[in-house]
Amino acid sequence: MADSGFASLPPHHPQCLGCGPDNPAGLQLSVYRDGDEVFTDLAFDARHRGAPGLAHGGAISAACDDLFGFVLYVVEEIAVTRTLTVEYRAPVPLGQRHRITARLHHRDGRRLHLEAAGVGDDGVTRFTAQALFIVVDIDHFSDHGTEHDVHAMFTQHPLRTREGG
Ligand SMILES: CCCCCCCC/C=C\CCCCCCCC(=O)SCCNC(=O)CCNC(=O)[C@H](O)C(C)(C)COP(=O)(O)OP(=O)(O)OC[C@H]1O[C@@H](n2cnc3c(N)ncnc32)[C@H](O)[C@@H]1OP(=O)(O)O
Repeated sequence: MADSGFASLPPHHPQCLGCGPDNPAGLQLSVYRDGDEVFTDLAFDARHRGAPGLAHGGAISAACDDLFGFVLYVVEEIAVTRTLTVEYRAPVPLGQRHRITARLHHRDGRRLHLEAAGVGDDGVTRFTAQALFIVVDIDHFSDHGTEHDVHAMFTQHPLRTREGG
């Protein structure tokens, strides 16, 4: 559980691989906002095993990618991942809680340059990540997605329903 006093952010959608509470195969991240940063507290478990006892790099990458998708609540734009780089600085033991924090480094037109770090409860930074997200319109999802209700989902989404959004 994260510290109290931080704003809880809603999942991208209920079945999202990273944060959807209704996706049993997902990471089910709970994400909070702290000023211009977002964070999640996550202990990888046996479902995310790579080497014995250690988290799979793909699971770590997925967590970073999805957390970057929560910086969009801060930026108040819709964007998708164009590039994602993860630096695996040290093995991540299963069952050890890490706080992953992400923020916007800078914006350049449609390009959002994002950065993240995963720090264990023991204070060790075990991974960092950088991403380039490109701002898109809602049509991106209706043009490319296969879900018929994507437009309805999106118009009800907090990114879109916030006052003035
Ligand atoms: C289905 C249900 C949905 C429900 C929705 C509910 C609400 C959801 C809310 C919010 C979503 C958040 C969800 C977060 C989840 C985690 C994030 C993901 O997993 S996202 C999925 C993985 N990513 C993709 O699938 C992108 C696939 N790629 C594309 O679609 C295109 O490549 C796209 C849209 C990213 C860009 O394509 P272009 O044609 O619009 O733009 P171009 O011209 O290629 O690039 C734009 C600018 O960026 C520069 N650029 C491109 N690559 C660059 C690079 N590597 N370095 C520097 N600049 C680069 C270019 O030079 C250009 O710059 P210049 O505008 O001309 O100034």
